[in-house]
Amino acid sequence: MSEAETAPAIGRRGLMLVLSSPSGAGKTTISRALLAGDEALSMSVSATTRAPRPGEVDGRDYHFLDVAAFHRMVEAGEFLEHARVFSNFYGTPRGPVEAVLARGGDVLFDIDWQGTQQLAQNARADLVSVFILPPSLEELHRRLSGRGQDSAEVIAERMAKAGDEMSHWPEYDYIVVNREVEHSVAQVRAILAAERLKRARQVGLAPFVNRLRGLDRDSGG
Ligand SMILES: Nc1nc2c(ncn2[C@@H]2O[C@H](COP(=O)(O)OP(=O)(O)O)[C@@H](O)[C@H]2O)c(=O)[nH]1
Ligand SMILES: Nc1ncnc2c1ncn2[C@@H]1O[C@H](COP(=O)(O)OP(=O)(O)O)[C@@H](O)[C@H]1O
Repeated sequence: MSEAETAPAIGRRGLMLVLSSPSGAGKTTISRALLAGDEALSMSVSATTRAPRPGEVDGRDYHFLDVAAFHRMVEAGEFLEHARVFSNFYGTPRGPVEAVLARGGDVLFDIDWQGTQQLAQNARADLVSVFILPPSLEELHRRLSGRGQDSAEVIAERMAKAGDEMSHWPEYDYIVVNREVEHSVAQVRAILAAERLKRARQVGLAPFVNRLRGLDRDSGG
């Protein structure tokens, strides 16, 4: 093996990558693609009081809870953030996120603007936020209908809320217009790659550079 392969990795501080968008713009699709090719990235599985959609699996897509169980978790301080969205409650369980960050991994969140604001208040330095816009309202409606998992009434409610949701775009670090999935995924991967290289996140740089400069040879002597 070459030295490049055996050299110890430079220690890195994990980051929190948030994707938000109006419903149907493509967060779930982009998240799945990101996770598939990236072992350092873990999805935060939210808790929700909304009913599972066909094909959704408890513990994988969401932790599906009744309202009483959700409020017990709120009272016990078990959420990193929580909010009411479309007349249901959603929240991010704290434990799994803290465990991934503690070992230097990155966490991906599919949460709304309210949750993003709460994360920004508590951990701005670790947060990287991306807002996904649809190419047009007509296309957003096509995607919500084409997903084939919501009633006409639910789709109408989500279309009605899309404008409000989109008004929060200026609060995000990056904006991606999701025209072609592969292109959007590549753009978010580029964001993640650059954010991982930020000097402040590479906490192992000082000892690494000291070794390069030969400054560690006399240490401990
Ligand atoms: N604040 C917050 N929002 C969440 C959480 N989980 C999901 N959401 C948001 O709730 C909204 C509805 O999600 P969902 O019911 O899965 O519908 P979808 O976005 O159309 O797939 C979306 O804007 C999600 O980003 C969470 O844990 N916290
Ligand atoms: N760039 C795209 N072009 C066409 N269809 C898309 C694109 N991105 C997502 N979709 C489709 O649109 C629907 C909604 O996407 P989804 O990822 O569930 O959105 P969200 O999680 O933001 O609600 C899905 O059927 C998905 O396959």
